[in-house]
Amino acid sequence: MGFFDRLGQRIAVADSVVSVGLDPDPDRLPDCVADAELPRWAFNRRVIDATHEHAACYKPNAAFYEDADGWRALEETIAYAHGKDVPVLLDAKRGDIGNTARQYATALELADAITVNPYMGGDSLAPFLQREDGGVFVLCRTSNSGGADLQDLELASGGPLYERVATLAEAWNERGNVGLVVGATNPDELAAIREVVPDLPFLVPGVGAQGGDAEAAVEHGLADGVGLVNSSRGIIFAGEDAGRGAGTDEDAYFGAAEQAARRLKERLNEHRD
Ligand SMILES: O=C(O)c1cc(=O)[nH]c(=O)n1[C@@H]1O[C@H](COP(=O)(O)O)[C@@H](O)[C@H]1O
Repeated sequence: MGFFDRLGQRIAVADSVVSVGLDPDPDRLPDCVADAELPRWAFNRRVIDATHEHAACYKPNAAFYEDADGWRALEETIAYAHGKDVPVLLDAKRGDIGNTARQYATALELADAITVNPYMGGDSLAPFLQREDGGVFVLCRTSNSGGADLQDLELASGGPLYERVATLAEAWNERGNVGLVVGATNPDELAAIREVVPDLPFLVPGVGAQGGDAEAAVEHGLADGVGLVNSSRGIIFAGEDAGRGAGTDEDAYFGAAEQAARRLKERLNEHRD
């Protein structure tokens, strides 16, 4: 079964389009995981225990795992999420010449889907696109302010570059495994891109800590009910208000993550059909 069919099933079971971002910044981990052999894995395990009921997907960002222990923490995290029947989208933003991309694409043996950067063109993405079972989310209009520097450039052929990326992504979708990344901080662009590609599911990051538009994320992010709205820090670090010093109340800390995930799910569900 293809990734988007599996994701659709998970969305139905969890009644949720929430992607929980697993970005375990070492400087923000609570004391209760500090002595674990792999603190990031210990943290993620508790986050998954607290939030899986509300999660359509987990999205670990590779940047938080790129060191000696990081890959082990990531593997444990992915296996644990799978044990809860939740798919995993590895946010790695890959894209390189074919020979290198073939190696990057092996990540799809571990995770269910990946984010890729289209800057190097179609052949750099081919090794990902060929993996029928794996989802491939192509960066289209990112949530950061600098995203406009290149992505908004008007092409001589007409329309902004991000629309061209959307059109290309549709052409790359021969196996039904392509989605787009469009930030919730750009609601107008979200609407415009949805017009260009009515059938591609979006990953919409930028709600929560970046203050994006949750309603627009749902209204334009879903294709036939399938798509993801991601929050990372707004969920996993919601417990910081509970204090994370020596006396951290672990239940309160991870209970806050559960509440944040549930609240986001409920808020998004108000706008789902
Ligand atoms: O590809 C992404 O997921 C992504 C694209 C984008 O345009 N903006 C964006 O914030 N992201 C990622 O989504 C997550 C957002 O995290 P929070 O701002 O903490 O919710 C981070 O892992 C970002 O790297």
